Amino acid sequence: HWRQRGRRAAVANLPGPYCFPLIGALHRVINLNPKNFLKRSHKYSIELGHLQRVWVLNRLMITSSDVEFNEQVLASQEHLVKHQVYKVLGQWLGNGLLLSDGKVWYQRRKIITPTFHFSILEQFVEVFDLQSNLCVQRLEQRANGETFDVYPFVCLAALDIIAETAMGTKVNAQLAESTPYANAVTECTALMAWRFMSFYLQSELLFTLTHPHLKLRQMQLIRTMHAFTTEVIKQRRQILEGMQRVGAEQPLQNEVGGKRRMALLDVLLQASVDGRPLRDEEIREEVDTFMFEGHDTTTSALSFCLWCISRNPQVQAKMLEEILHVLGSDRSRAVTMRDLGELKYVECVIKESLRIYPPVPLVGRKLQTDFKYTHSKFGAAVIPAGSEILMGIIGMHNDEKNFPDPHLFKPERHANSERSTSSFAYVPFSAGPRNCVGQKFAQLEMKMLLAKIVREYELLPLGEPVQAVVNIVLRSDTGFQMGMRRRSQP
Ligand code: HEM
Repeated sequence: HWRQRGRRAAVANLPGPYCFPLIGALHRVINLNPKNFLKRSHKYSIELGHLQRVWVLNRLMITSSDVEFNEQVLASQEHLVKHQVYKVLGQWLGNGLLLSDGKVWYQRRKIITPTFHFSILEQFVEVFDLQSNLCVQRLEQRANGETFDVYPFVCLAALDIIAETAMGTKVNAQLAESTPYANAVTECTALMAWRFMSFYLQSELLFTLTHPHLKLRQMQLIRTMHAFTTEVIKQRRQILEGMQRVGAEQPLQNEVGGKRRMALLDVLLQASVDGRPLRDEEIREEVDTFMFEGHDTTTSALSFCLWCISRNPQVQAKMLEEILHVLGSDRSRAVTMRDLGELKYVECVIKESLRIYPPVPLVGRKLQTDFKYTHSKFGAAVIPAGSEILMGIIGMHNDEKNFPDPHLFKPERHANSERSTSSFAYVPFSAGPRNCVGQKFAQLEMKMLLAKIVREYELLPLGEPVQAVVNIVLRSDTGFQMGMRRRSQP
Protein backbone atom coordinates (compact mmCIF):
# COMPACT_ATOMS: atom_id res chain seq x y z
CA HIS A 1 0.00 0.00 0.00
CA TRP A 2 3.03 2.28 0.14
CA ARG A 3 3.70 4.60 -2.75
CA GLN A 4 7.31 5.45 -3.50
CA ARG A 5 6.89 8.97 -2.15
CA GLY A 6 5.41 7.64 1.07
CA ARG A 7 8.27 5.20 1.54
CA ARG A 8 10.78 7.98 1.08
CA ALA A 9 9.01 10.22 3.54
CA ALA A 10 8.76 7.39 6.09
CA VAL A 11 12.54 6.97 6.30
CA ALA A 12 13.51 10.60 5.74
CA ASN A 13 14.43 10.81 9.43
CA LEU A 14 17.32 8.38 8.88
CA PRO A 15 20.69 9.28 7.39
CA GLY A 16 21.88 7.50 4.28
CA PRO A 17 24.21 7.78 1.31
CA TYR A 18 23.48 9.97 -1.68
CA CYS A 19 20.99 8.20 -3.93
CA PHE A 20 20.86 8.89 -7.68
CA PRO A 21 17.50 8.98 -9.43
CA LEU A 22 16.30 5.44 -10.33
CA ILE A 23 19.46 3.55 -9.39
CA GLY A 24 19.79 4.93 -5.87
CA ALA A 25 23.04 3.92 -4.17
CA LEU A 26 23.72 1.04 -6.55
CA HIS A 27 27.32 2.21 -6.79
CA ARG A 28 27.71 1.38 -3.12
CA VAL A 29 26.63 -2.25 -3.29
CA ILE A 30 27.52 -3.34 -6.80
CA ASN A 31 31.19 -3.94 -6.08
CA LEU A 32 30.87 -5.25 -2.57
CA ASN A 33 32.58 -8.58 -2.15
CA PRO A 34 33.54 -10.88 0.72
CA LYS A 35 36.88 -9.15 1.12
CA ASN A 36 35.83 -5.50 1.16
CA PHE A 37 32.45 -5.93 2.84
CA LEU A 38 33.51 -5.46 6.46
CA LYS A 39 35.88 -2.56 5.79
CA ARG A 40 33.32 -0.72 3.68
CA SER A 41 30.50 -1.25 6.17
CA HIS A 42 32.73 0.06 8.94
CA LYS A 43 33.66 3.13 6.89
CA TYR A 44 30.02 3.90 6.01
CA SER A 45 29.07 3.45 9.62
CA ILE A 46 31.65 6.01 10.74
CA GLU A 47 30.55 8.44 8.02
CA LEU A 48 26.81 8.22 8.48
CA GLY A 49 26.10 6.43 11.74
CA HIS A 50 24.94 2.98 12.78
CA LEU A 51 21.42 3.22 11.42
CA GLN A 52 20.95 4.09 7.76
CA ARG A 53 18.50 3.90 4.91
CA VAL A 54 19.96 2.81 1.60
CA TRP A 55 17.98 2.85 -1.64
CA VAL A 56 19.12 0.48 -4.35
CA LEU A 57 16.93 0.62 -7.46
CA ASN A 58 13.52 0.53 -5.82
CA ARG A 59 14.65 -1.60 -2.88
CA LEU A 60 14.78 0.04 0.52
CA MET A 61 17.41 -1.43 2.80
CA ILE A 62 17.88 -0.47 6.40
CA THR A 63 21.38 -1.29 7.56
CA SER A 64 21.80 -1.26 11.30
CA SER A 65 24.44 -1.95 13.87
CA ASP A 66 22.39 0.17 16.24
CA VAL A 67 21.59 -1.77 19.41
CA GLU A 68 18.40 0.11 20.21
CA PHE A 69 16.93 -0.52 16.77
CA ASN A 70 18.12 -4.13 16.42
CA GLU A 71 16.72 -5.02 19.82
CA GLN A 72 13.24 -4.03 18.64
CA VAL A 73 13.52 -6.03 15.42
CA LEU A 74 15.01 -9.13 17.02
CA ALA A 75 12.61 -9.21 19.95
CA SER A 76 9.56 -8.75 17.74
CA GLN A 77 7.15 -11.69 17.39
CA GLU A 78 5.96 -10.31 14.10
CA HIS A 79 8.93 -9.63 11.83
CA LEU A 80 10.30 -13.13 11.43
CA VAL A 81 10.66 -13.57 7.68
CA LYS A 82 14.23 -13.98 6.51
CA HIS A 83 15.95 -11.76 3.96
CA GLN A 84 15.89 -13.12 0.39
CA VAL A 85 19.66 -13.52 0.31
CA TYR A 86 19.21 -16.81 2.19
CA LYS A 87 17.48 -18.23 -0.90
CA VAL A 88 20.87 -19.28 -2.26
CA LEU A 89 20.64 -22.14 0.21
CA GLY A 90 17.07 -22.98 -0.76
CA GLN A 91 17.70 -25.85 -3.17
CA TRP A 92 19.72 -27.67 -0.56
CA LEU A 93 17.86 -26.84 2.67
CA GLY A 94 14.31 -26.39 1.36
CA ASN A 95 11.87 -25.40 4.05
CA GLY A 96 14.18 -26.30 6.93
CA LEU A 97 14.08 -24.20 10.08
CA LEU A 98 16.68 -21.71 8.93
CA LEU A 99 14.82 -20.65 5.79
CA SER A 100 11.14 -21.29 6.44
CA ASP A 101 8.66 -18.82 7.81
CA GLY A 102 5.01 -18.52 8.78
CA LYS A 103 3.15 -21.57 10.02
CA VAL A 104 5.71 -24.08 8.71
CA TRP A 105 8.48 -22.39 10.68
CA TYR A 106 6.37 -22.06 13.81
CA GLN A 107 5.34 -25.74 13.88
CA ARG A 108 8.78 -27.05 13.14
CA ARG A 109 10.41 -24.77 15.69
CA LYS A 110 8.03 -26.21 18.29
CA ILE A 111 9.14 -29.73 17.41
CA ILE A 112 12.82 -28.96 17.15
CA THR A 113 13.38 -26.87 20.28
CA PRO A 114 12.96 -29.86 22.64
CA THR A 115 15.42 -31.93 20.57
CA PHE A 116 18.16 -29.86 22.20
CA HIS A 117 17.03 -30.78 25.69
CA PHE A 118 19.66 -31.21 28.37
CA SER A 119 19.24 -35.01 28.50
CA ILE A 120 19.80 -35.35 24.75
CA LEU A 121 22.77 -32.99 24.78
CA GLU A 122 24.28 -35.10 27.51
CA GLN A 123 24.35 -38.07 25.16
CA PHE A 124 25.91 -35.94 22.46
CA VAL A 125 28.78 -35.03 24.77
CA GLU A 126 30.01 -38.62 24.31
CA VAL A 127 30.18 -38.02 20.56
CA PHE A 128 31.98 -34.70 21.10
CA ASP A 129 34.46 -36.50 23.34
CA LEU A 130 35.31 -39.29 20.91
CA GLN A 131 35.43 -37.15 17.79
CA SER A 132 37.58 -34.55 19.57
CA ASN A 133 40.06 -37.30 20.47
CA LEU A 134 40.29 -38.11 16.80
CA CYS A 135 40.87 -34.45 15.94
CA VAL A 136 43.64 -34.20 18.55
CA GLN A 137 45.19 -37.34 17.10
CA ARG A 138 45.08 -35.95 13.55
CA LEU A 139 46.72 -32.71 14.67
CA GLU A 140 49.74 -34.69 15.87
CA GLN A 141 51.20 -34.60 12.31
CA ARG A 142 51.25 -30.77 12.57
CA ALA A 143 52.67 -30.50 16.07
CA ASN A 144 56.18 -29.83 14.77
CA GLY A 145 56.42 -26.10 15.45
CA GLU A 146 55.83 -25.18 11.82
CA THR A 147 53.14 -22.91 10.41
CA PHE A 148 49.92 -24.54 9.19
CA ASP A 149 46.23 -23.76 8.69
CA VAL A 150 44.05 -25.32 11.37
CA TYR A 151 40.78 -24.81 9.46
CA PRO A 152 40.56 -28.15 7.59
CA PHE A 153 41.17 -30.12 10.79
CA VAL A 154 38.43 -28.34 12.66
CA CYS A 155 36.03 -28.45 9.72
CA LEU A 156 36.17 -32.23 9.37
CA ALA A 157 35.80 -32.74 13.13
CA ALA A 158 32.73 -30.47 13.16
CA LEU A 159 31.27 -32.39 10.23
CA ASP A 160 31.79 -35.75 11.92
CA ILE A 161 30.18 -34.43 15.08
CA ILE A 162 27.08 -33.02 13.45
CA ALA A 163 26.56 -36.10 11.25
CA GLU A 164 26.70 -38.48 14.19
CA THR A 165 24.47 -36.36 16.43
CA ALA A 166 21.95 -35.23 13.82
CA MET A 167 21.62 -38.49 11.90
CA GLY A 168 23.11 -41.11 14.21
CA THR A 169 25.39 -42.03 11.32
CA LYS A 170 29.14 -41.80 10.93
CA VAL A 171 30.45 -40.11 7.80
CA ASN A 172 34.13 -40.54 8.71
CA ALA A 173 35.10 -37.10 7.45
CA GLN A 174 38.24 -37.25 9.60
CA LEU A 175 39.31 -40.63 8.33
CA ALA A 176 41.00 -41.41 5.04
CA GLU A 177 37.89 -43.18 3.75
CA SER A 178 35.63 -40.13 4.06
CA THR A 179 32.20 -40.60 2.48
CA PRO A 180 31.09 -38.87 -0.74
CA TYR A 181 28.39 -37.25 1.39
CA ALA A 182 30.91 -35.49 3.65
CA ASN A 183 32.86 -34.30 0.61
CA ALA A 184 29.69 -33.00 -1.01
CA VAL A 185 28.75 -31.03 2.13
CA THR A 186 32.10 -29.23 2.24
CA GLU A 187 32.17 -28.55 -1.52
CA CYS A 188 28.58 -27.33 -1.66
CA THR A 189 29.06 -25.09 1.37
CA ALA A 190 32.06 -23.46 -0.33
CA LEU A 191 30.18 -23.03 -3.61
CA MET A 192 27.19 -21.42 -1.93
CA ALA A 193 29.38 -19.17 0.18
CA TRP A 194 30.92 -17.84 -3.01
CA ARG A 195 27.50 -17.23 -4.61
CA PHE A 196 26.11 -15.66 -1.46
CA MET A 197 28.34 -12.63 -1.58
CA SER A 198 27.84 -11.70 -5.19
CA PHE A 199 24.91 -9.44 -5.95
CA TYR A 200 23.99 -11.23 -9.18
CA LEU A 201 25.01 -14.83 -8.41
CA GLN A 202 22.43 -14.90 -5.65
CA SER A 203 19.83 -15.20 -8.38
CA GLU A 204 19.47 -18.86 -9.42
CA LEU A 205 18.67 -17.75 -12.98
CA LEU A 206 21.71 -15.49 -13.41
CA PHE A 207 23.94 -18.09 -11.78
CA THR A 208 22.68 -20.74 -14.21
CA LEU A 209 23.12 -18.49 -17.23
CA THR A 210 26.60 -17.24 -16.37
CA HIS A 211 28.08 -20.40 -14.82
CA PRO A 212 26.24 -23.40 -16.36
CA HIS A 213 29.02 -25.88 -15.45
CA LEU A 214 28.93 -24.80 -11.79
CA LYS A 215 25.15 -24.98 -11.76
CA LEU A 216 25.46 -28.56 -12.97
CA ARG A 217 27.99 -29.30 -10.26
CA GLN A 218 25.72 -27.76 -7.64
CA MET A 219 22.88 -29.99 -8.82
CA GLN A 220 25.10 -33.08 -8.61
CA LEU A 221 26.23 -32.19 -5.10
CA ILE A 222 22.70 -31.55 -3.89
CA ARG A 223 21.56 -34.84 -5.43
CA THR A 224 24.36 -36.71 -3.60
CA MET A 225 23.45 -35.08 -0.29
CA HIS A 226 19.71 -35.55 -0.64
CA ALA A 227 20.13 -39.20 -1.66
CA PHE A 228 22.28 -39.84 1.40
CA THR A 229 20.03 -38.13 3.95
CA THR A 230 16.93 -39.72 2.41
CA GLU A 231 18.50 -43.17 2.78
CA VAL A 232 19.55 -42.52 6.37
CA ILE A 233 16.01 -41.39 7.22
CA LYS A 234 14.48 -44.45 5.54
CA GLN A 235 16.72 -46.84 7.44
CA ARG A 236 16.20 -45.07 10.71
CA ARG A 237 12.42 -45.11 10.23
CA GLN A 238 12.52 -48.85 9.56
CA ILE A 239 14.52 -49.50 12.71
CA LEU A 240 12.16 -47.31 14.70
CA GLU A 241 9.06 -49.06 13.39
CA GLY A 242 10.65 -52.46 13.95
CA MET A 243 11.50 -51.63 17.54
CA GLN A 244 8.06 -50.21 18.18
CA ARG A 245 6.47 -53.41 16.87
CA VAL A 246 8.37 -55.50 19.37
CA GLY A 247 7.56 -52.93 22.05
CA ALA A 248 11.12 -52.06 23.01
CA GLU A 249 11.35 -49.46 25.70
CA GLN A 250 14.28 -47.60 24.21
CA PRO A 251 13.37 -47.74 20.55
CA LEU A 252 16.63 -46.77 18.96
CA GLN A 253 20.00 -48.27 19.19
CA ASN A 254 23.01 -46.52 17.86
CA GLU A 255 24.93 -48.88 15.66
CA VAL A 256 28.19 -47.25 16.78
CA GLY A 257 29.63 -48.89 19.87
CA GLY A 258 26.27 -50.43 20.71
CA LYS A 259 25.29 -47.54 22.99
CA ARG A 260 21.71 -46.36 23.17
CA ARG A 261 21.78 -42.83 21.96
CA MET A 262 19.12 -40.62 20.42
CA ALA A 263 19.87 -38.63 17.31
CA LEU A 264 18.09 -35.39 16.42
CA LEU A 265 16.57 -37.36 13.55
CA ASP A 266 14.87 -39.78 15.95
CA VAL A 267 12.98 -36.93 17.58
CA LEU A 268 11.80 -35.75 14.18
CA LEU A 269 10.69 -39.28 13.25
CA GLN A 270 8.55 -39.47 16.35
CA ALA A 271 7.11 -35.98 16.07
CA SER A 272 3.75 -35.09 14.61
CA VAL A 273 2.13 -31.88 13.41
CA ASP A 274 -1.63 -31.53 13.72
CA GLY A 275 -1.81 -35.24 14.44
CA ARG A 276 0.22 -36.42 11.44
CA PRO A 277 3.86 -37.50 11.50
CA LEU A 278 6.37 -35.47 9.49
CA ARG A 279 6.93 -36.72 5.94
CA ASP A 280 10.37 -38.01 5.00
CA GLU A 281 10.95 -34.97 2.80
CA GLU A 282 10.17 -32.58 5.64
CA ILE A 283 12.50 -34.47 7.92
CA ARG A 284 15.19 -34.37 5.27
CA GLU A 285 14.98 -30.59 5.09
CA GLU A 286 15.60 -30.33 8.81
CA VAL A 287 18.44 -32.83 8.81
CA ASP A 288 20.07 -31.00 5.89
CA THR A 289 19.65 -27.72 7.77
CA PHE A 290 21.37 -29.14 10.85
CA MET A 291 24.17 -30.47 8.69
CA PHE A 292 24.77 -27.05 7.17
CA GLU A 293 24.10 -24.77 10.15
CA GLY A 294 25.70 -27.17 12.58
CA HIS A 295 29.10 -27.53 10.93
CA ASP A 296 29.89 -24.32 9.07
CA THR A 297 29.23 -21.97 11.99
CA THR A 298 31.07 -24.03 14.58
CA THR A 299 34.03 -24.49 12.23
CA SER A 300 34.30 -20.73 11.84
CA ALA A 301 33.92 -20.17 15.58
CA LEU A 302 36.51 -22.79 16.53
CA SER A 303 39.05 -21.68 13.93
CA PHE A 304 38.90 -18.03 15.00
CA CYS A 305 39.01 -19.02 18.65
CA LEU A 306 42.08 -21.24 18.22
CA TRP A 307 43.75 -18.43 16.32
CA CYS A 308 42.99 -15.91 19.10
CA ILE A 309 44.36 -18.33 21.69
CA SER A 310 47.55 -18.80 19.67
CA ARG A 311 48.06 -15.00 19.72
CA ASN A 312 47.37 -14.53 23.43
CA PRO A 313 49.82 -16.64 25.45
CA GLN A 314 48.57 -15.38 28.82
CA VAL A 315 45.04 -16.41 27.96
CA GLN A 316 46.33 -19.78 26.83
CA ALA A 317 48.24 -20.31 30.08
CA LYS A 318 45.18 -19.49 32.14
CA MET A 319 43.04 -21.83 30.06
CA LEU A 320 45.52 -24.65 30.44
CA GLU A 321 45.55 -24.24 34.19
CA GLU A 322 41.78 -24.51 34.34
CA ILE A 323 41.63 -27.43 31.92
CA LEU A 324 44.19 -29.45 33.90
CA HIS A 325 42.42 -28.60 37.12
CA VAL A 326 39.00 -29.70 35.87
CA LEU A 327 39.82 -32.51 33.45
CA GLY A 328 43.13 -33.71 34.84
CA SER A 329 45.79 -35.09 32.54
CA ASP A 330 44.44 -38.61 32.07
CA ARG A 331 43.57 -38.65 28.35
CA SER A 332 41.68 -41.93 28.64
CA ARG A 333 39.05 -40.49 31.00
CA ALA A 334 35.93 -39.43 29.13
CA VAL A 335 35.05 -35.77 29.57
CA THR A 336 31.50 -35.29 30.80
CA MET A 337 28.86 -32.57 30.54
CA ARG A 338 29.58 -31.74 34.16
CA ASP A 339 33.27 -31.21 33.45
CA LEU A 340 32.41 -28.89 30.62
CA GLY A 341 30.14 -26.89 32.90
CA GLU A 342 33.10 -26.22 35.17
CA LEU A 343 35.30 -24.78 32.42
CA LYS A 344 34.28 -21.21 33.22
CA TYR A 345 37.33 -19.46 31.88
CA VAL A 346 37.25 -21.46 28.64
CA GLU A 347 33.67 -20.27 28.31
CA CYS A 348 34.81 -16.65 28.57
CA VAL A 349 37.47 -17.28 25.94
CA ILE A 350 34.83 -18.67 23.57
CA LYS A 351 32.52 -15.73 24.28
CA GLU A 352 35.24 -13.22 23.58
CA SER A 353 36.18 -14.88 20.32
CA LEU A 354 32.50 -14.94 19.28
CA ARG A 355 32.38 -11.23 20.11
CA ILE A 356 35.25 -10.16 17.86
CA TYR A 357 34.58 -12.77 15.19
CA PRO A 358 30.90 -13.72 15.22
CA PRO A 359 30.48 -16.63 12.75
CA VAL A 360 27.17 -15.15 11.59
CA PRO A 361 28.26 -11.53 11.13
CA LEU A 362 24.87 -10.23 10.03
CA VAL A 363 21.26 -11.35 9.93
CA GLY A 364 18.56 -10.09 7.60
CA ARG A 365 14.81 -9.77 7.58
CA LYS A 366 12.25 -8.87 4.95
CA LEU A 367 9.37 -6.90 6.43
CA GLN A 368 5.93 -8.30 5.57
CA THR A 369 4.16 -5.60 7.55
CA ASP A 370 5.11 -2.11 8.69
CA PHE A 371 7.65 -2.03 11.49
CA LYS A 372 7.04 0.61 14.11
CA TYR A 373 9.95 1.58 16.31
CA THR A 374 11.02 4.27 18.71
CA HIS A 375 14.54 5.55 18.94
CA SER A 376 16.17 7.99 21.34
CA LYS A 377 17.77 9.86 18.43
CA PHE A 378 15.39 9.33 15.49
CA GLY A 379 12.11 9.40 17.36
CA ALA A 380 9.07 7.20 16.73
CA ALA A 381 8.71 6.14 13.11
CA VAL A 382 7.76 3.34 10.72
CA ILE A 383 9.80 1.27 8.29
CA PRO A 384 7.41 0.38 5.47
CA ALA A 385 6.44 -3.22 4.67
CA GLY A 386 8.56 -4.67 1.87
CA SER A 387 11.78 -3.12 3.20
CA GLU A 388 14.85 -5.18 3.96
CA ILE A 389 16.62 -4.96 7.30
CA LEU A 390 20.25 -5.99 7.62
CA MET A 391 21.51 -6.15 11.19
CA GLY A 392 25.24 -6.12 11.74
CA ILE A 393 26.06 -8.37 14.67
CA ILE A 394 29.76 -7.85 14.04
CA GLY A 395 29.26 -4.08 14.01
CA MET A 396 27.60 -4.06 17.43
CA HIS A 397 30.21 -6.43 18.89
CA ASN A 398 33.09 -4.24 17.75
CA ASP A 399 31.65 -0.87 18.68
CA GLU A 400 33.55 0.87 21.47
CA LYS A 401 30.32 2.23 22.87
CA ASN A 402 29.31 -1.33 23.68
CA PHE A 403 32.74 -2.80 24.43
CA PRO A 404 35.62 -0.51 25.40
CA ASP A 405 38.82 -1.24 23.45
CA PRO A 406 36.84 -3.54 21.17
CA HIS A 407 39.91 -4.84 19.31
CA LEU A 408 41.48 -6.21 22.50
CA PHE A 409 40.96 -9.91 23.20
CA LYS A 410 39.86 -9.84 26.84
CA PRO A 411 37.95 -12.95 28.00
CA GLU A 412 37.60 -11.30 31.43
CA ARG A 413 34.94 -8.99 29.99
CA HIS A 414 32.49 -11.87 30.24
CA ALA A 415 33.49 -13.12 33.68
CA ASN A 416 30.81 -11.43 35.74
CA SER A 417 28.15 -11.10 33.11
CA GLU A 418 27.56 -7.52 34.19
CA ARG A 419 26.95 -5.38 31.19
CA SER A 420 26.41 -1.70 31.13
CA THR A 421 24.74 -1.83 27.74
CA SER A 422 21.70 -3.79 26.54
CA SER A 423 22.05 -7.56 26.33
CA PHE A 424 21.20 -7.14 22.65
CA ALA A 425 24.65 -5.60 22.11
CA TYR A 426 26.08 -9.13 22.30
CA VAL A 427 24.16 -11.58 20.12
CA PRO A 428 26.43 -14.12 18.41
CA PHE A 429 23.48 -16.54 18.34
CA SER A 430 21.00 -13.81 17.44
CA ALA A 431 18.13 -13.25 19.88
CA GLY A 432 14.37 -13.39 20.12
CA PRO A 433 12.06 -15.95 18.49
CA ARG A 434 14.45 -16.75 15.61
CA ASN A 435 17.57 -17.18 17.67
CA CYS A 436 19.88 -20.18 17.23
CA VAL A 437 18.37 -23.46 18.39
CA GLY A 438 21.80 -25.05 18.45
CA GLN A 439 23.40 -22.56 20.85
CA LYS A 440 23.94 -24.94 23.78
CA PHE A 441 25.03 -27.70 21.44
CA ALA A 442 27.61 -25.41 19.83
CA GLN A 443 28.98 -24.17 23.15
CA LEU A 444 29.48 -27.69 24.49
CA GLU A 445 31.08 -28.90 21.29
CA MET A 446 33.47 -25.96 21.23
CA LYS A 447 34.45 -26.35 24.85
CA MET A 448 35.24 -30.02 24.31
CA LEU A 449 37.39 -29.51 21.24
CA LEU A 450 39.24 -26.48 22.60
CA ALA A 451 39.91 -28.06 25.97
CA LYS A 452 41.30 -31.22 24.40
CA ILE A 453 43.45 -29.41 21.86
CA VAL A 454 44.90 -26.92 24.37
CA ARG A 455 45.58 -29.69 26.89
CA GLU A 456 47.62 -31.57 24.31
CA TYR A 457 49.33 -28.86 22.28
CA GLU A 458 50.82 -25.45 22.81
CA LEU A 459 49.45 -23.10 20.14
CA LEU A 460 52.13 -20.84 18.69
CA PRO A 461 51.69 -17.37 17.12
CA LEU A 462 53.11 -18.28 13.70
CA GLY A 463 52.09 -17.22 10.23
CA GLU A 464 49.92 -14.45 8.88
CA PRO A 465 47.13 -12.87 10.89
CA VAL A 466 43.52 -13.74 10.10
CA GLN A 467 41.66 -11.50 7.68
CA ALA A 468 37.94 -11.77 8.25
CA VAL A 469 35.77 -12.09 5.16
CA VAL A 470 32.03 -12.59 4.94
CA ASN A 471 31.17 -15.87 3.18
CA ILE A 472 27.70 -16.60 4.55
CA VAL A 473 29.59 -17.27 7.75
CA LEU A 474 32.74 -15.41 8.72
CA ARG A 475 35.93 -16.93 7.35
CA SER A 476 39.50 -15.77 6.99
CA ASP A 477 41.01 -14.89 3.64
CA THR A 478 44.47 -15.86 4.88
CA GLY A 479 43.32 -19.06 6.58
CA PHE A 480 43.91 -19.69 10.27
CA GLN A 481 47.64 -19.94 10.55
CA MET A 482 49.46 -21.00 13.66
CA GLY A 483 52.02 -23.46 14.92
CA MET A 484 51.64 -26.32 17.40
CA ARG A 485 53.97 -28.15 19.74
CA ARG A 486 53.13 -31.11 21.93
CA ARG A 487 53.17 -30.18 25.60
CA SER A 488 55.40 -32.10 27.92
CA GLN A 489 53.16 -34.43 29.92
CA PRO A 490 52.39 -32.94 33.32
C1 HEM B 1 29.09 -21.17 17.10
C2 HEM B 1 28.17 -21.78 16.42
C3 HEM B 1 26.86 -21.15 15.96
C4 HEM B 1 26.54 -19.83 15.79
C5 HEM B 1 27.42 -18.61 16.02
C6 HEM B 1 25.17 -19.79 15.33
C7 HEM B 1 24.48 -18.62 15.07
C8 HEM B 1 23.18 -18.57 14.62
C9 HEM B 1 22.47 -17.35 14.31
C10 HEM B 1 23.05 -15.95 14.44
C11 HEM B 1 21.23 -17.70 13.89
C12 HEM B 1 20.15 -16.75 13.40
C13 HEM B 1 20.25 -16.64 11.91
C14 HEM B 1 19.34 -15.63 11.31
O1 HEM B 1 18.53 -15.00 11.96
O2 HEM B 1 19.45 -15.48 10.10
C15 HEM B 1 21.15 -19.15 13.94
C16 HEM B 1 20.04 -19.89 13.58
C17 HEM B 1 20.00 -21.26 13.59
N1 HEM B 1 20.98 -22.13 14.04
FE1 HEM B 1 22.79 -21.59 14.74
N2 HEM B 1 24.70 -21.07 15.24
C18 HEM B 1 25.68 -21.93 15.63
C19 HEM B 1 25.60 -23.30 15.71
C20 HEM B 1 24.49 -24.05 15.40
C21 HEM B 1 24.39 -25.48 15.54
C22 HEM B 1 25.49 -26.38 16.09
C23 HEM B 1 23.15 -25.84 15.10
C24 HEM B 1 22.51 -27.20 15.02
C25 HEM B 1 22.94 -28.27 15.60
C26 HEM B 1 22.47 -24.62 14.68
C27 HEM B 1 21.20 -24.57 14.16
C28 HEM B 1 20.54 -23.41 13.85
C29 HEM B 1 19.21 -23.39 13.27
C30 HEM B 1 18.36 -24.59 12.90
C31 HEM B 1 18.85 -22.04 13.12
C32 HEM B 1 17.55 -21.46 12.58
C33 HEM B 1 16.62 -21.19 13.73
C34 HEM B 1 15.33 -20.54 13.33
O3 HEM B 1 15.31 -19.75 12.39
O4 HEM B 1 14.32 -20.81 13.99
N3 HEM B 1 23.32 -23.56 14.90
N4 HEM B 1 22.36 -19.65 14.39
